[in-house]
Amino acid sequence: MKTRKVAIIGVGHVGAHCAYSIAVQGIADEILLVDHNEQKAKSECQDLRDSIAYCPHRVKISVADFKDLEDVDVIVNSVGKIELLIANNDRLDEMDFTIKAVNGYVEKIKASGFHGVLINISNPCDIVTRQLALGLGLPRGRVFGTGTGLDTSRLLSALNRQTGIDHKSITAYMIGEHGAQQFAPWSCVSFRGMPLDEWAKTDERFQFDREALKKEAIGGGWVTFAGKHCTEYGIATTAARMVHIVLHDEKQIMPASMELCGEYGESGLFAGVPCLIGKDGVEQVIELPLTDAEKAEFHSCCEGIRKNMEHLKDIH
Ligand SMILES: NC(=O)c1ccc[n+]([C@@H]2O[C@H](COP(=O)([O-])OP(=O)(O)OC[C@H]3O[C@@H](n4cnc5c(N)ncnc54)[C@H](O)[C@@H]3O)[C@@H](O)[C@H]2O)c1
Repeated sequence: MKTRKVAIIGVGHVGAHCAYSIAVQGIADEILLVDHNEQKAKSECQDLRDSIAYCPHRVKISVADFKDLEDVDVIVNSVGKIELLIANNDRLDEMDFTIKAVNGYVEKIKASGFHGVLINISNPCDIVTRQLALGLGLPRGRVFGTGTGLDTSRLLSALNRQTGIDHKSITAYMIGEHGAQQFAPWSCVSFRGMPLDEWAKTDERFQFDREALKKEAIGGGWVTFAGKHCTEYGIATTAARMVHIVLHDEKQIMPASMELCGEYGESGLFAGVPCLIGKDGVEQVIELPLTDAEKAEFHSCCEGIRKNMEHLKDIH
């Protein structure tokens, strides 16, 4: 029988929680932990192993190296140095570190013979995902990022608290950059087929301040960060869901950071958009029927990502 194998690169706050989330939900049979801080990897491995006896599913956890990645189905990339964000609360402050880190091991992943799906979390998410995709040279869609997946979860949570409707009965997305340059296309928000605009005509629960909810989705990460100097549960659950979708070939539509090749009139960058995800990673970018104003807003988000990408040429 085939074993479902997942590797986490970078087992800090985020990577360790991803491993835990994947383990307790029984998403994988084997989890490999890769980190240049050997003791950190060993310690997380021990702690995770200590939970298995009381988990509902069996899972094998081990410390591994880049050379062990050949038959891994999904890699989650979560390296970083989170304290770099404390001074300015700006994900770009981690860019020099994460791009250099990825440049330092992307060839090692390639050399291992890895041919699965890689999901990137490391920030700035859209730019690091592109760097990994370019470096690995796998077929399009095999490398994607969590992108606005987490921000969308925050929007769903805010919409749930505002309307009382369960998260899973709401269709809504944050799109654009996993950063300040993202927005919610309200014209595409619906509650199981009932558009938000229709509902808002008669029900005051749906007549809310849309700008305020958007800001909540964008700023929620910094609320979490303020008290613990990291974020863990939301991102770990987002990534674990994506791993589950890939391993079960679910063909679920979820926001992710994906390469745009003409979709939305954009190309040459990765951005958060709804994607159809299955065993081959992102199998299709879903083009939402945006209004003209929303299209313009999306282009301006992409311009922002492009501007941030200019710094890549200064990183050696
Ligand atoms: N995309 C999202 O929605 C989202 C959400 C939360 C955090 N993040 C990002 O995830 C990343 C990880 O966050 P964190 O809080 O776990 O950071 P952290 O500093 O706690 O952990 C980073 C880990 O990466 C390891 N590492 C660093 N360089 C490495 C290398 N070259 N090879 C192997 N391991 C290496 C470190 O030893 C450490 O264990 C950051 O970039 C953070 O900004 C993204």
